[in-house]
Amino acid sequence: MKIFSPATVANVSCGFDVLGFCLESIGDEMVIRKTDEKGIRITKIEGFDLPFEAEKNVAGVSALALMEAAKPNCGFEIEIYKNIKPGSGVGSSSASAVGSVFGINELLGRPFDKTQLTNFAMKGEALASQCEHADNIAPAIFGGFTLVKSVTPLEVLQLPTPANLFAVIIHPQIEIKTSEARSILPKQIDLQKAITQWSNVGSLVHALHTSDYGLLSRSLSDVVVEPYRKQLIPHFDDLRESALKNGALGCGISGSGPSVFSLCHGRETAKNVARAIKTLFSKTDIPFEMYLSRINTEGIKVIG
Ligand SMILES: Nc1ncnc2c1ncn2[C@@H]1O[C@H](COP(=O)(O)OP(=O)(O)O)[C@@H](O)[C@H]1O
Ligand SMILES: N[C@@H](CCOP(=O)(O)O)C(=O)O
Repeated sequence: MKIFSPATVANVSCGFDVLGFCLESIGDEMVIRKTDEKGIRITKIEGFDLPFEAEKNVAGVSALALMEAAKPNCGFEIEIYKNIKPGSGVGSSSASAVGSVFGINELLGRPFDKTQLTNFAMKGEALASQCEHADNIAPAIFGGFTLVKSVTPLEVLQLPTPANLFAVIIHPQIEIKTSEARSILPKQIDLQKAITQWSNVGSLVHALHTSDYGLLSRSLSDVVVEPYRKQLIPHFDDLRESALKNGALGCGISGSGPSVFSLCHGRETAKNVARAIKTLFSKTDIPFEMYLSRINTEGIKVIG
């Protein structure tokens, strides 16, 4: 069985560790097969150099978590065709973690629901980021925008996706490991900043429910995490200014970076934003890649 496992944008500015959305035009492919031999074997990895041992690859760790619960009378082999660069900030590790559990669940006749799959995939994600967070996994599994209400017990809310939303992603070719980008964050935050942040999360959720693009734009701001992490991302303030000047609803760090996302209403606006950002970044000496993607409301899917 062949799977498309999508890239995702976690945090969505104000929702550190809770909000995320799913992308349509970037993702990994994975092939999963049943085997007579029990256990999980990763037999092929193309695209990037990643460990083949199941216990060291997020796809293997999440699959083993599912196997422990399902105790099937067979094993599985996994091929990973990676398009999402590890450490890029668009959920590379979570695409693998989600792909293996989704594929195995399909082959077993779907014994588990989406929330249970999210739980298994979180075990894999924890290997990469050294903490259990589901803000990439949930949108990859559920599609569209998601909010992780709590991790223990796990509760995921699927939020509505207003029409005609596009994301422009710029990926400066430097690697920022999620675990490192987490280690620079403060353990406590100022009350005034907390008030601003939870007001933004609440209004962003309301904007998604009411397709209020103006409110969505005014809510896409992060006063808690971005001030620390933006120092790791070259030209972040210029990028943001250029995206907003060219009509983006908002612009922020994608996941833990270094990718930066701009959320746009309409493909034409997204193209303008992409053009402006490209012109700006071309003047630097940092290589980069860019993507323009519709928000993917379907999530992970079988493609063959
Ligand atoms: N199947 C996999 N896909 C991506 N990264 C993996 C995988 N298995 C293990 N890893 C490790 O996870 C880390 C990348 O994860 P992370 O820092 O969270 O990046 P991203 O933001 O792209 O998910 C790297 O150290 C990588 O070696
Ligand atoms: N909430 C996490 C999200 C990490 O996303 P990734 O795509 O960089 O793995 C965080 O911000 O640490």
